[in-house]
Amino acid sequence: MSENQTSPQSVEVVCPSSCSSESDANERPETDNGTIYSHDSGFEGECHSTLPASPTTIPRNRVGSASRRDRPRRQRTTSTSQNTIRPNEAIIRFSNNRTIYTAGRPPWYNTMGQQVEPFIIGICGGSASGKTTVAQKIIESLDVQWVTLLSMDCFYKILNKKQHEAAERNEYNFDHPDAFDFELMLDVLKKLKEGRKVEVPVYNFVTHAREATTKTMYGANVIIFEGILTFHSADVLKMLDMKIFVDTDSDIRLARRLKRDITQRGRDLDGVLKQYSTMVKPSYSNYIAPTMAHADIIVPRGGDNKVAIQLVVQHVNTQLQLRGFKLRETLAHSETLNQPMPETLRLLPETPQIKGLHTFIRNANTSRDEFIFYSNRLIRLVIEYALSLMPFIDVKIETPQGITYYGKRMASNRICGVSILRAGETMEQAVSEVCKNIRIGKILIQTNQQTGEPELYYLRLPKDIKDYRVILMDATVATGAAGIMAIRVLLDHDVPEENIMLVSLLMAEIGVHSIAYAFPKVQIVTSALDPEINDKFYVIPGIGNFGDRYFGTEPADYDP
Ligand SMILES: Nc1ncnc2c1ncn2[C@@H]1O[C@H](COP(=O)(O)OP(=O)(O)O)[C@@H](O)[C@H]1O
Ligand SMILES: Nc1ccn([C@@H]2O[C@H](COP(=O)(O)O)[C@@H](O)[C@H]2O)c(=O)n1
Repeated sequence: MSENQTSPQSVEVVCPSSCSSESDANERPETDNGTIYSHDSGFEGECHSTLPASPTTIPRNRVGSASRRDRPRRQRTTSTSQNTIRPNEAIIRFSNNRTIYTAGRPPWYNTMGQQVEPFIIGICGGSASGKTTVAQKIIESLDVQWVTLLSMDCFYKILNKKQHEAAERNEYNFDHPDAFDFELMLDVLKKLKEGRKVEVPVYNFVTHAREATTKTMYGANVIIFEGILTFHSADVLKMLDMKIFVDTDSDIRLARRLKRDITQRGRDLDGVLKQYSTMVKPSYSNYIAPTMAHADIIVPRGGDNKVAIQLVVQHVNTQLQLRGFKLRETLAHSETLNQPMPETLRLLPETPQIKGLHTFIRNANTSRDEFIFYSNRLIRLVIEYALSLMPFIDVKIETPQGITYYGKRMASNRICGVSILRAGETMEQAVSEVCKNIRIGKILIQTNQQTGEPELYYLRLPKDIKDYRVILMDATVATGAAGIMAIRVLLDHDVPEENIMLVSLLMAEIGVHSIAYAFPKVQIVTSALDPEINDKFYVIPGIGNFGDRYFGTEPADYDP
């Protein structure tokens, strides 16, 4: 990553009918979330946002970090080969191949590269008590950018014909625990807790059925799980870090439910009243109210209770701090002086030719044309060197003279390239030239100008990437924060650590240590190693901002 690439310090999550690959963008419901997979091109694209997985009632532009909008935003344009991203203008937008851009995801792992478990808040309460409203208010007040809201509605069981007919007559009990698929619920929660991607059913209250498409979600820094029976299962209870019960007067709940179910859930007055008196009310008394005993905090009056919500927010912020989400700062100040370089580092031998190329590109007076020319030469050499480190096998061939020649062939041609945008993109051509038909993925990571943390903005990876050796490309590595994030993404996509090779023109020693410490099996390949980084996270002596010099763009005034 270009070290001074910046991202907006706050982004409003706008998820226009998007985030899916299976149907046309314009047909999507407003409540998409999470990670999306493109099935049309053999690539996966990901969308990171903070919106709920079920079609609940959260206005799409009110969720997430919208409250942190007090500082002026800087305009910054990042060019990729496919589109132009102005992250502080359009948060999510489709390119013609349905790749998605969205608000940046901050680190979900610690300096050791290990995933930090999300903090899971369970919100329970009667129907229309204000669970979703409370969840929304917590999200708005939290000082974290990556919050996912999951509704228990997603786990309503699929009805058979008889049950469906009963539901149509308002005679199917949607408030009984048997109406929910607890097994699936637990599986989804477990995966989210592990930070894994997961497919979540989308529920339609009008048809009493799951939609044909699912939503893909990722674990986040905070996950809020809300529903009428979130405290029912002992296994689910164990997964909740904080349990909130929203306790709202039953008359108010009925009044709200009447209004909501008639306007939004396709029901009529008689139907709502019948369902309420025969099933909703008894189930509340039998199954929901008794679980109040599990709550850490009971919130009377729901979303109106500002004091309770502030207390919750304070507690969650403290817990998140303890879990350690401040990555780049920690990496930049880690003690690595005089430590031997890791065995996984492979430095291109410093021949006069290599030194000569470095002299050109490090020289501040080198023109842009020359900078590109000499960088490309160096990139080509470093890529060839990286390939020479791949496993080879012995082969026997016959020359045109009919003589046997004992040679070598790369053990597998399952190699793909992944560039860390935007500077890593400069290395794509070289890898394509030396590996015929190689598939290239892209990861856009930018620095948040307020927090200094790397954020994941865009992702497009070959679909079966787990079966490939991956050449991960970035022009320079300073603290290693972007590299660690990209490697974490690859691991999350099941690429074995030993199959990843991070290739760069120039690395700072501290960045190499950080990466090797977090991921000791990742091979690290570079053409030069510099001793320091400065307080703006530039490599010293370095080559300046590689992306700006290569692409001819103005330096951004990132102030860490
Ligand atoms: N404090 C409140 N005052 C007025 N209406 C509210 C309040 N809280 C929620 N509502 C409305 O009541 C309905 C149910 O609220 P919601 O938060 O979705 O409850 P739940 O998630 O518990 O079903 C929604 O239409 C919502 O707009
Ligand atoms: N097909 C369905 C499914 C569920 N319900 C009712 O929804 C309520 C739970 O949702 P809340 O947003 O109110 O928590 C629950 O009380 C079910 O009766 C439904 O009416 N139809």
